[in-house]
Amino acid sequence: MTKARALVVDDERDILDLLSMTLGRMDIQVSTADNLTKAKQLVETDRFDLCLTDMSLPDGNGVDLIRFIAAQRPQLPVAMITAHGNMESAVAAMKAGAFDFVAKPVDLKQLRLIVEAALRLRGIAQAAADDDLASAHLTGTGTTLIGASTIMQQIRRLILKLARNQAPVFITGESGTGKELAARMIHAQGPRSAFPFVAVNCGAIPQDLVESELFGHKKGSFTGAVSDKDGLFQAACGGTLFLDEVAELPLATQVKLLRAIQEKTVRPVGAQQETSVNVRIISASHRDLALAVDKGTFRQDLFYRINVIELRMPALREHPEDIPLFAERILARLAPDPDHVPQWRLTTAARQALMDYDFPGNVRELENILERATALCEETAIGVEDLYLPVTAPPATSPPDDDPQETVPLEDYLGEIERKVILDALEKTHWNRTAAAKQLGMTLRSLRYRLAKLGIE
Ligand SMILES: Nc1ncnc2c1ncn2[C@@H]1O[C@H](COP(=O)(O)OP(=O)(O)OP(=O)(O)O)[C@@H](O)[C@H]1O
Repeated sequence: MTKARALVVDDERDILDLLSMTLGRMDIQVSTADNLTKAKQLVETDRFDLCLTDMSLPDGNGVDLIRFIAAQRPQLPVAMITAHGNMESAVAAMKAGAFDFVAKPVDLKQLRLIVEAALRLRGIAQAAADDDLASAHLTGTGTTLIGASTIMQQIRRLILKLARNQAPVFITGESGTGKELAARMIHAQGPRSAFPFVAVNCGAIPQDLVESELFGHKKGSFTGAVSDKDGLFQAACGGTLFLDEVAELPLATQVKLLRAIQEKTVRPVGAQQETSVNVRIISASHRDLALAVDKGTFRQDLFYRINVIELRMPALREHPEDIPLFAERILARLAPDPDHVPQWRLTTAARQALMDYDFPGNVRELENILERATALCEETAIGVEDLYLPVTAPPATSPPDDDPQETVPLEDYLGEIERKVILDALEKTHWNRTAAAKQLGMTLRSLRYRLAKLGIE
C-alpha cells in the first residue's frame, strides 16, 4: 500500500508542528492548512486518507469542514480536535460525520490510536459493501442481519456508515429485533474489528458489582476482591463495548460511565489513578430512554452522550415480507446436515400464517416457533398446526415501562396462554389425552411433550 497521507488543519503553529511531527513518525505524509478555505481547496485537489481539524478556525469552524468533506469526499475520515471538556462540540462534530474526536491538550497516545483506526478504514468499505449484497440473500453467516426488505437494506447501509466513525450509537427496538446483532455488525465492519467486541447485559449484573464489572477493581477494595481485576472496559480495549439494557444501570454507575465516555478514562474501584481507555460504546435498550430521563431514573447528560446517533431496529411485523427468508434460513440452520437440502420446509398455509402473525417476540420468537415445530413435526413439511401460534395474539407493543409487576417475559406469557388452552381441552374431554390432543389438532406425542414442559400431571 502507498504511503498514507493526512491533512492537518489548525491555526496554531505549535499544534500544527506537533501533529505533523507525530504523524511523520508514523510514516504518514502530512499537508497542513491554517484556515478553512485552504483546507477545502486541498480536500478538492488532493487525495488524503485522514484529516485532523481544529474546531475554531479563523474563517469558519471545523464542523463546516466536516460537512464539506462528508459531501465531497465521504470516504475520508475526519477527527476533530476539541477544547478540553467541550463535549458539545465533540457531539456536534460526530453528528456532522466526524470519525472521532481528541481533546486538547492532545494526548499523543490517544491520537496515535485514532490515526491507526482511521487508516485501517482503507479497503474496509469495499469489503463491507460486497458483504451487504450477500446479506440480502441466504449466504449470511449468522453474524449478519439478513432481509431483503427496503427497511433491512436501509439498516445495513446505515450500519456500514456507523461502522466508519466512532460516535456512540444507541440502538432501540423491541426484544428480539436484532439489536445485539446490529452492534456486532457495526464492530465487525469498522476499524476496530481486529479488537474485542464485549457485550454485557447491564440488567443482569447485581447492583453492588456493576462498577467493579465495568471498570475493574484493586485487590482489597471490598470483601471478595482478592486480587486486582480488569473490568469490561479494559477487556474491550481497542474494540467495542456493547452495553445492552443500559437503562438498568444504577444512577451512581451512570455518573462513572459518563466520565468514561467524556474523558476516555476509568478509575477501577479502590484505585487512586485513572487509566485511559480506548473503547467505542454502543448501547441498547428496549425501554424508552427519554421516558426514563423524564422519570429521573436515567441521567439526561448521559442520555445525550450515548445517544449521539440512534439506530432503530424495526419490529418483525413492520417487514413481514422478510419472514419467508428468515424462516428458510432458520430451518436450514436447524437441518441435521446443513450441507444438503434443508430437511424442513413450510407449507404455503404455514408460511402465510407466519406472515399474518404479530410476533411480539420478533425474530427470536420466530426462531423458537420453528425450533419447536421441527422438534414436534412428524413430517418434513411443517404445517400451520405444527407452529402452535398463540390463539389470541399478545399486544403488539412492548410491555408498559412503569409498573414492573406488569412486565411479563414473553415465554411466560405464551406459556400461560398455552396452559389455559390445553387445560380447557383436557377438562372438556375428562382428561382423556388422546381426545384432548384430537380436539387441539395435535398428535398425542406433541401433547405429552407440552404437558411435560408445562409441568401438568
Ligand atoms: N435481521 C436479522 N437477520 C438474521 N438474524 C436475526 C435478525 N434479527 C434478529 N436475528 C436473530 O434473532 C435473535 C435475536 O437477536 P438479538 O439477540 O440481536 O436481539 P436483541 O434485540 O438484542 O434482543 P434482546 O433485546 O432481547 O436482547 C438472534 O438469534 C439473531 O441472530
